[in-house]
Amino acid sequence: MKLVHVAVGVVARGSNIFTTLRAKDAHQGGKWEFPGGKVESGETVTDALTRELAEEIGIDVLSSEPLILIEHDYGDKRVKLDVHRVTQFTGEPHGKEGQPSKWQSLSDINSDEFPAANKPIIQALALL
Ligand SMILES: Nc1nc2c([nH]c(=O)n2[C@H]2C[C@H](O)[C@@H](COP(=O)(O)OP(=O)(O)OP(=O)(O)O)O2)c(=O)[nH]1
Ligand SMILES: [Mg+2]
Repeated sequence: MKLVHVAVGVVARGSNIFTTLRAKDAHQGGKWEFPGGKVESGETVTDALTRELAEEIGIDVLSSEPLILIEHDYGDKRVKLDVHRVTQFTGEPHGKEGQPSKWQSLSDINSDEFPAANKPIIQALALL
């Protein structure tokens, strides 16, 4: 099974993190996620992160730094999540594609509401 490379953005304001709800019919649908999407051919991860966050949540990423790289096998799909912390951005994050969104305080984030691959992301954030 091929590995899908995904750029994922952790957009934080203080200890609150911007999260969006995956569509019911999508892979891992109904789970909360950190916005992001597939890295397309010819793109760097940073390019993909900037493009996906503009498309999905309407912000312009000005700077970001790598947080964690995760490979996870869902059985029906293998993903490589290239997770970056967005340290500077312009615009107000919102569910630009109509997806529900919310700021979640790190201490309230429940890993069970996110895809299984996100567990190490949430652990890494708690250590920052
Ligand atoms: N964006 C995002 N994807 C995640 C997270 N955790 C996780 O396992 N994934 C998985 C779900 C999907 O299989 C894959 C990302 O796909 P995606 O649906 O966001 O990709 P995309 O935005 O390019 O969407 P599409 O146009 O192909 O529908 O990574 C997460 O926190 N954020
Ligand atoms: Mg996406």
